[in-house]
Amino acid sequence: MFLGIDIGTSGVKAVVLDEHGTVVAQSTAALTVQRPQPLWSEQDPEAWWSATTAAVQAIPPAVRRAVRGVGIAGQMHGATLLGADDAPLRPAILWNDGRSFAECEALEQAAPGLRRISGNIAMPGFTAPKLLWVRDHEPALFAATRTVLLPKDYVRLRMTGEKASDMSDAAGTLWLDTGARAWSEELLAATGLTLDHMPRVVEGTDITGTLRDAVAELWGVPAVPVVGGAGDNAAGAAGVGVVQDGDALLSLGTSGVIFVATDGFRPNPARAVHAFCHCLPGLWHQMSVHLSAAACIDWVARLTGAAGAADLFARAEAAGPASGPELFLPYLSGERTPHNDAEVRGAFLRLDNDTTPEKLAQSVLEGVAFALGDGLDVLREAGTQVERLSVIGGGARSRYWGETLAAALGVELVYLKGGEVGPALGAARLAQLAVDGGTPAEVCAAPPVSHSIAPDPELVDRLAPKRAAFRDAYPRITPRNH
Ligand SMILES: Nc1ncnc2c1ncn2[C@@H]1O[C@H](COP(=O)(O)OP(=O)(O)O)[C@@H](O)[C@H]1O
Ligand SMILES: O=C(CO)[C@@H](O)[C@H](O)COP(=O)(O)O
Repeated sequence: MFLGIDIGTSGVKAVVLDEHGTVVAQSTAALTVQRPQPLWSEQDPEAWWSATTAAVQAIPPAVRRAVRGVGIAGQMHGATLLGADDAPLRPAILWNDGRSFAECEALEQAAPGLRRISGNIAMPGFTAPKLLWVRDHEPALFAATRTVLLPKDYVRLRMTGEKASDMSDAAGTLWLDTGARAWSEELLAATGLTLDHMPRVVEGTDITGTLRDAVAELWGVPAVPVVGGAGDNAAGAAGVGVVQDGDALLSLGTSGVIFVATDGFRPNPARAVHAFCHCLPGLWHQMSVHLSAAACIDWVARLTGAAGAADLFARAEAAGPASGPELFLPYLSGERTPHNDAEVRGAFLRLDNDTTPEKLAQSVLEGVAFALGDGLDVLREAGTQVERLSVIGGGARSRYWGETLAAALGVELVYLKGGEVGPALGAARLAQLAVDGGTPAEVCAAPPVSHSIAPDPELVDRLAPKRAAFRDAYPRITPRNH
């Protein structure tokens, strides 16, 4: 058996696969996000560790005892600053934190080679600008920082005592020479850091250490190898077979992501397209990232008194697709692709006397779909063709949302078995590759299809005017919406 752990933003997911790739057990332990100031988004690294332990301990003991390797995946970019004793110096600053917008400009000036070397523009979600913010606003903490880790790599440190990261996650720091798959001393220096602050960087299938005896005992898992793993999106790609040039996925987690695998490093930093390494050697990827996807579902569920995501989807379905004029701009945490605007905020537009909570819920599903459509458009403008998307993340549990998404995006959506926990599935597969061998094409093949959704032409036509109004809204509201 192989254990995959995904340190998601809303919770830690654990999945166990048998040697045939079948999911035999899975569990989740919830996490919360702290927002102590406007634009801030933080989590306590200790909470990642407690939730990881809780998720693993929720797997049946006999399954845990049969584990032969562990893979880890996680939310990307989070700055986890450790002091000389390897303890966190402050809460981790997350991928959807917008405080370091000013530092992005400073970083681009300090590192003229940033776009060429990293393949990306500086955005506040990435790790490097966060460190500039800490240097400028919390200088004593910056001076005390000995190591900077990403979320899953902090959990790895607790699991194995080793400091390591993998290429896909490391690329999201802006300190990686993404084409060369190695840290860039030039980019580190622009943030006042050196190679000594960095974990070693490995491929996702490389073994980085062994589960510590104390952790093995706590978890009821043998002291087995732990592999490099991946950032959650690349891990999800390995989980659903997005491992060949042109294969693409749609992730419906807290964030929304369209991810396209590429067989070379193809940076296209214009309009906030991300270009990172894949977690498998010799592969890269492009992606559009939308800061609030399923996050909007949970938010509007709370706002309208729905019992949770499933209840919210049922309410939206009661209204039906394109049922009213209501328009939702899903920028609750700002937006990355295509606007690169940390300060924009969400909006409901075109409310009238017939607006109901159900129609508001429906407009939220549509608004997230339209934002993802903007991302698909800029990927296409960058020369990337996408005909079908494999769906991963918690939002894959809603077939109803899939119908709106397929129509808004104009592509077929394919739902694969285990896709809703895709990153954890991929992490387990990376462990299997490291321990048992085999090729990525075999071990990371697409799981069986559960169903697929083609765009419904009638719904495409009904959504088209709303999509046009959505596109029109961002430039019109932006000056007053910061
Ligand atoms: N039955 C459901 N139908 C659709 N979406 C759901 C359902 N249950 C949970 N979700 C959504 O899944 C999201 C969590 O997805 P997940 O991929 O685990 O996110 P993350 O990796 O960011 O923690 C929740 O925010 C919730 O909105
Ligand atoms: O910032 C990004 C990718 O660049 C996000 O996709 C995070 O990696 C968080 O993922 P989820 O918690 O939404 O899965």
